[in-house]
Amino acid sequence: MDPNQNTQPKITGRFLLPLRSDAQGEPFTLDVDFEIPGRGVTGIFGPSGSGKTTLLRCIAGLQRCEHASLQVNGRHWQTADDGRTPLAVHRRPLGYVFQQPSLFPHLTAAGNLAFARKRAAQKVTADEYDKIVALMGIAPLLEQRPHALSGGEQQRVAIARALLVKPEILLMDEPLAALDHMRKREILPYLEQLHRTLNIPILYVTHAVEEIARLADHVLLMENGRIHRAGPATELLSRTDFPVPLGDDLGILLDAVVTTRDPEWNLMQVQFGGDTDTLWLRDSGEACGDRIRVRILARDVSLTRSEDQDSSILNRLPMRVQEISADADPAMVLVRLRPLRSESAKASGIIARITRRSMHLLDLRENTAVWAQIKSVAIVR
Ligand SMILES: Nc1ncnc2c1ncn2[C@@H]1O[C@H](COP(=O)(O)OP(=O)(O)OP(=O)(O)O)[C@@H](O)[C@H]1O
Repeated sequence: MDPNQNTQPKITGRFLLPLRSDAQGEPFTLDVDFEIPGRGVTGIFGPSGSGKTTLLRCIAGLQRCEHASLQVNGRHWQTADDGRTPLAVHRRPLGYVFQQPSLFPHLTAAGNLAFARKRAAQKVTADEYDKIVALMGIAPLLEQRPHALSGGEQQRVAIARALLVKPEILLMDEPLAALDHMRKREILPYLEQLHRTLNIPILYVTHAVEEIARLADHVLLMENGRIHRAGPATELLSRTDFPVPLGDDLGILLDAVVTTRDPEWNLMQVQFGGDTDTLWLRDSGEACGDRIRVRILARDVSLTRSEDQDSSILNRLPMRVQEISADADPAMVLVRLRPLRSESAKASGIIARITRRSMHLLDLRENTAVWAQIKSVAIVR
C-alpha cells in the first residue's frame, strides 16, 4: 500500500439521487460512490444521459440530493444523514464552466471579469488577476464585448471568470462542445496550460476521447447513472470494453520518455513501459528525458507473421497475441498484443484493429507470435 495514500489530496463522494421521469421518459437514478485525486484533471466520460452533468450539479450543490456526502481535500462539503446543512451553493469554493460561455453581452470581457471579481468570496489581488488573464491569453481581448469575440475566445474569458472566484475545484461541463474543430484546437493548449499551472483539481466532462487523451490524468467512465470504471487515463483509454463504441478512436494511451534524438533524420526515440519497449517518432522538439504522452490507434497497427524488412514502417515490434475480441463492426476484430521479449509487468500492450479475414489468413490465435507494424503514433502532450 502506498504510505502516502492517506495524505494525498482527494475528493470522495457518494450521491444517490432518483429523479422523477416525465410522462414519456424513463426514470433515472444517479448512484455513485467515488474517490478521485485531489489534483490534476479527472475526465468524466460516458454515453449521453449517463449522468455526467447530474454528477457535476450534485458536486456544485445545484441538485438537491437527500443521500449525499462530499469531502474535498479533507474538508466536508456535505455529510450524509447527519442532519447538518450541506455547504450552500454560493459558499462552495468552485468554478463552473459550461458548454456556452454565457457572458453578459452588454459588458466588455474586462467588465465580465470585474463582475465576477466583485462577487468573489475572497479578495483577488491585482497580481492574481493579471496571472489569470495571462494564463488564458485574454489581455488583448479585455476591451471587447462578447459579440466581437470568437466562441473560443469567449470560452477563455468564461474560464478566467470561473478562476476569479479562487476555486478549490474547477468543474467543466463539455467546455469545447459548442466550438468547431479549429476553435477546439486553438483552446486546447490553454486548457493544457491550466492543467500544468493550477494546483486545484479539474473535473472535466466530455464526449471527446481526444480531449480525455490530451487532458485527463484520471478517468471516471459513467454508464446509466453509475460509475462503470475509474482509474488512470492511460489504463482506461487502453481498454477495449468501453461503454461507448470508440470505433476509429480506439487505441492505447502511453506515458513515454524521450531517450534519443536523431537530428540526421529528424526523429526521436521514446521509451514506454518495460525497458525494451521503444518507438521512433517524428522529432517534435522535446529534450531527452522529457515525458510525453502518446496515443497509438488500433487502426494504425497492422500485423505480419514475419518481420517485413522492406517495409517503410519504422516501428516494428515483436509481440504475442494475448486476446482476440469482437469489434462493433462485424468485418473487424480487435487483437490485444503483449511484447514478446519483455516479461516486465510494466510492459505495455497495444491493440490492432484488423479485418476478420486477415485474422483467418494469418491464422491468429492466442499466443501467436507476430510483428506489429505501427504506422502512426500521435503525440498528444
Ligand atoms: N432535474 C431532472 N429531472 C428529471 N430527470 C433529469 C433531471 N436532470 C437530469 N435528468 C435525467 O437524468 C439523466 C442524466 O442526465 P445528464 O444530463 O446528467 O446526462 P449526461 O451524461 O450529462 O448527458 P449528455 O452527455 O447528453 O449531456 C437523463 O436521463 C436526464 O433526462
